[in-house]
Amino acid sequence: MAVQVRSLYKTDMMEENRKDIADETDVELLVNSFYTKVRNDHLLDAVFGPVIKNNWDNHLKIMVDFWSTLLLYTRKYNSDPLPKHLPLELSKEHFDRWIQLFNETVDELFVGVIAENAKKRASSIAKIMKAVKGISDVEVNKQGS
Ligand code: HEM
Repeated sequence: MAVQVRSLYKTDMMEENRKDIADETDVELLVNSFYTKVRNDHLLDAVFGPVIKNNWDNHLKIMVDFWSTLLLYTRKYNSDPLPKHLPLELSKEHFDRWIQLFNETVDELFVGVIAENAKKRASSIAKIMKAVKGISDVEVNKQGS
């Protein structure tokens, strides 16, 4: 038993090479990795593709400014994302997938207080967007009962 506990501990220590989000280079890595997943996801790409077209570089730059403002207080983003999302046809499934991919990206790359904050901020903004767009947070029981 003692041997098993020690070997688990050793494996954890050896595998942990993530650090917290600390500067804009980290934010760039997070944003670029997240939107690579988004662009490879059929559900989300169907929404982003027609709007962003071939302006991904510009969108990624805006998103780095947005997240560095939220997480590192750089004050580079001084707009409001909400109006941009009002004309988009978004469902609970879109938001669920967005959050799933975002959390997955954060967890793959980073660990720490700021990384946790990134996930919390994303969820709370998504919640506000859903409320404003009248998208229910309640799981629908598709099986019926
Ligand atoms: C269903 C999930 C989402 C989808 C499909 C989506 C899609 C989009 C699209 C297509 C744009 C470009 C709009 C345009 O340029 O006209 C955009 C912009 C943006 N999104 Fe989202 N979004 C989602 C959720 C979120 C969430 C949860 C956040 C924040 C945590 C967020 C933050 C932003 C920001 C900051 C911009 C840039 C706004 C600007 O140009 O100032 N989005 N989003």
